[in-house]
Amino acid sequence: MNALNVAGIGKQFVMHLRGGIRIPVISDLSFSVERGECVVLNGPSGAGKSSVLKMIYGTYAVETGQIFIEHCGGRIDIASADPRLMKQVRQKTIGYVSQFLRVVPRISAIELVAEPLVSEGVDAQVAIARAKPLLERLNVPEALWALPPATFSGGEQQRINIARGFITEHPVLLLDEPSASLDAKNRQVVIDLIGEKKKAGIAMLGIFHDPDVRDAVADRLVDVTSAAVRQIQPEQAVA
Ligand SMILES: Nc1ncnc2c1ncn2[C@@H]1O[C@H](COP(=O)(O)OP(=O)(O)OP(=O)(O)O)[C@@H](O)[C@H]1O
Repeated sequence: MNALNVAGIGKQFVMHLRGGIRIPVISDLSFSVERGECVVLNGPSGAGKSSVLKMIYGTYAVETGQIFIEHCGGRIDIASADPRLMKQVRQKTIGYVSQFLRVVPRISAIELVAEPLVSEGVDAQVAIARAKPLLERLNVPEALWALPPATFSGGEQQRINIARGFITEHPVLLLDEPSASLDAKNRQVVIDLIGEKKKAGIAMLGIFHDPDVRDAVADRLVDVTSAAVRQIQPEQAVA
């Protein structure tokens, strides 16, 4: 059975403060991701790749279609899941490495990395102990671990974000350009981490603009452009 099954999803944004202009983004997109594979979303800038990840993570509402995943032994449809169920899905089933780290004032880098495990119920000290080797692997200097990452460089913040995403064992992992601001050495660490997740049977769906990283990690490419709708239409008056 697929770990993730996207069935005919569609989305348009309605700009309520701009006269109701509609921005159609994705229409009738279908694909699935098996356990242990990394599927990469492809398509030009603005085609809707990040929007697809956000629909799967429940950040954006799904207008049409369904998104099926295995959650706590049952099959659920994310498109119709209520916010309480989605919170549980994010805790247990779907992990997400976003493009940018959401820094929390006064929370240290290592606590931020450990936090997804703590929210699953893992003891804080155990979670911190699991965070350390990841930070080491991602070449985050130990002197930074106890500091809040607000002042870190873009690449350092991204590596904290990657560690946060990879520390858990969520069966589905969404990756929104995890290697965008990394040097070659750390890009290779991300490629290795993705390889280890595959071996552990994790289903991954990602966006990678760097063709070398994409070629190294992708088992399959899904082109979202065939499903993208690019014209902008003014809202039609309702008679
Ligand atoms: N919250 C939002 N409100 C309005 N429009 C949005 C919103 N999020 C995305 N869009 C629009 O949807 C379209 C697709 O954006 P998206 O970020 O999904 O594309 P992408 O393929 O990931 O692009 P890139 O490769 O440049 O990151 C863009 O035209 C964008 O302006």
